[in-house]
Amino acid sequence: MAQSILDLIPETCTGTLTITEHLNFWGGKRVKPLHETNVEPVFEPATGHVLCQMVPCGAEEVDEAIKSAYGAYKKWSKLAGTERARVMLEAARIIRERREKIAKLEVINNGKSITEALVDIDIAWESIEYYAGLASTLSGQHVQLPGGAFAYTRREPLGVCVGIGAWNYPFQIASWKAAPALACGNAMVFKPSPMTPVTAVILAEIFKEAGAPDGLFCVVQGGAETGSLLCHHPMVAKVSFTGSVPTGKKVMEMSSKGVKQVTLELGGKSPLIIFKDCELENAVKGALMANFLTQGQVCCNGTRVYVQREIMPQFLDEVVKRTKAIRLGDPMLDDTNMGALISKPHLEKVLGFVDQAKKQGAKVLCGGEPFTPTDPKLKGGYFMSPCVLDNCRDDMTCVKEEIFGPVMSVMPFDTEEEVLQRANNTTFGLASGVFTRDISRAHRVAANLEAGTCFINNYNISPVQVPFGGYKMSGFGRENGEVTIEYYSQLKTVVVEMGDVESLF
Ligand SMILES: NC(=O)C1=CN([C@@H]2O[C@H](COP(=O)(O)OP(=O)(O)OC[C@H]3O[C@@H](n4cnc5c(N)ncnc54)[C@H](O)[C@@H]3O)[C@@H](O)[C@H]2O)C=CC1
Ligand SMILES: NCCCC(=O)O
Repeated sequence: MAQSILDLIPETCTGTLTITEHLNFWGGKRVKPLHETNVEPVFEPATGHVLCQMVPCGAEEVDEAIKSAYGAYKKWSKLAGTERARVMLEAARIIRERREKIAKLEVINNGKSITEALVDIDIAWESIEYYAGLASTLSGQHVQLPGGAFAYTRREPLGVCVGIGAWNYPFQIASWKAAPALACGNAMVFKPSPMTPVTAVILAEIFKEAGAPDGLFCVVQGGAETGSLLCHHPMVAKVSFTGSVPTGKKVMEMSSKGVKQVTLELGGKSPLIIFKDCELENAVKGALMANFLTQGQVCCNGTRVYVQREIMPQFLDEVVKRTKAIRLGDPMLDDTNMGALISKPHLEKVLGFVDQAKKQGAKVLCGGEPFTPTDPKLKGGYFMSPCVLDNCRDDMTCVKEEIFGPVMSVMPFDTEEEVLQRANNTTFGLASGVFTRDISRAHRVAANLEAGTCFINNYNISPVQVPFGGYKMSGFGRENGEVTIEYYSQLKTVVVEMGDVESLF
């Protein structure tokens, strides 16, 4: 096998790593692009260095990848759950063994801190291990019918599933989609974001090394056009998409043409409600977790922070103190808390939201500025200081729109009824959070929030055992948890007659 990209990784963000290996994978190997058209440079966010070139796959390549996946599906779906589990557990073991190298590559491509990237890689192998455990539990029902007849159900795979990912959790998103898909006996063709093309191919190599049939997990590179080819392909049974609401709508529309199943994990603008009876230090820590992981580029972030008026001064003092203490810089260093945003245009967009918020009357309590680290290697990186906005109102753009950057908008509230009405007044519904010591209030608020997840007295933890997904325009279907088996399988009913046929004709 060709040298692994993992062997090339430096110890810090040097701005020197250049990847020239092919980033497509099907038929059990990396595949050279057929045409070098519409090539896009991929940047290392911490340095601005060109890391590699993303060469999009065209129709012929997409077709090859899907056919390769179909061939693997024919073999894989015939295996017993325990046999599939064995391969998946081996893949999880290899990821665990190489977690540091994979995490470093993720840092170089995504810009998040190594501490966070390590957690992401751990959640990725945990997901594969978790679904390996479920693979042998898939079963149906036996139903006794009159006259000795009976019926049973079989849980069967869908076929070739497509995964389309966003750039904020490149390896984790690929694993969250692959794990339940493969456990159910499907094959997957995955398209990472064109901005983070490098770690999905590592996952493909690992599945191959673990003993998966060639084609079981394929990677095609590309952007909107390649994604659209995947959604339209007649041999694709399902599309699982993670990304923005506008693209999610297009994916749903394209998939509907072939009546393909769809899972949509879309954006959010989630509320975090902090009552005056909370444990304040935990609420402040929760608010930081809700806003600043991965430089604020997290779909389920609690960016609308509602604080009960009586504790607003103490909350703001403490949240600003802790936000100013966040250490920005080389994301590869253990003591860095925050790295670089994904791209220069995205950084400018996020800074634009801060400017607009100021014009609309918000007060910047800290951050919201471009940041240049002292290390000369990082001068070209896309850093900004994490920002806390006070004096926000529900009608401001920073409170209504998903910023996808390190910007927390804080607003006061008086009563539970009022804050619930304001929290739910959005077209999104991905996540929500509440901090209070009153357990009745906590569960009442959780029940009344219109969101797929509600965190009580914490925020942004992602155990693979619990379902994750949205309400309203944040999407449908789920990732993680047992329920996701239903989104990657279908039920066949078998009806068995034990006597003579009583014909009406
Ligand atoms: N709910 C969730 O689990 C998550 C949601 N997101 C959301 O994703 C957004 C940020 O990610 P982006 O990558 O900028 O989103 P995006 O929607 O621009 O792109 C997502 C993916 O869709 C592909 N794509 C673009 N146009 C397409 C088309 N016409 N057909 C098929 N595929 C197409 C892209 O190449 C990429 O792989 C944010 O809104 C964020 O909230 C991000 C991570 C997780
Ligand atoms: N680990 C959190 C996943 C959320 C997201 O993909 O944005």
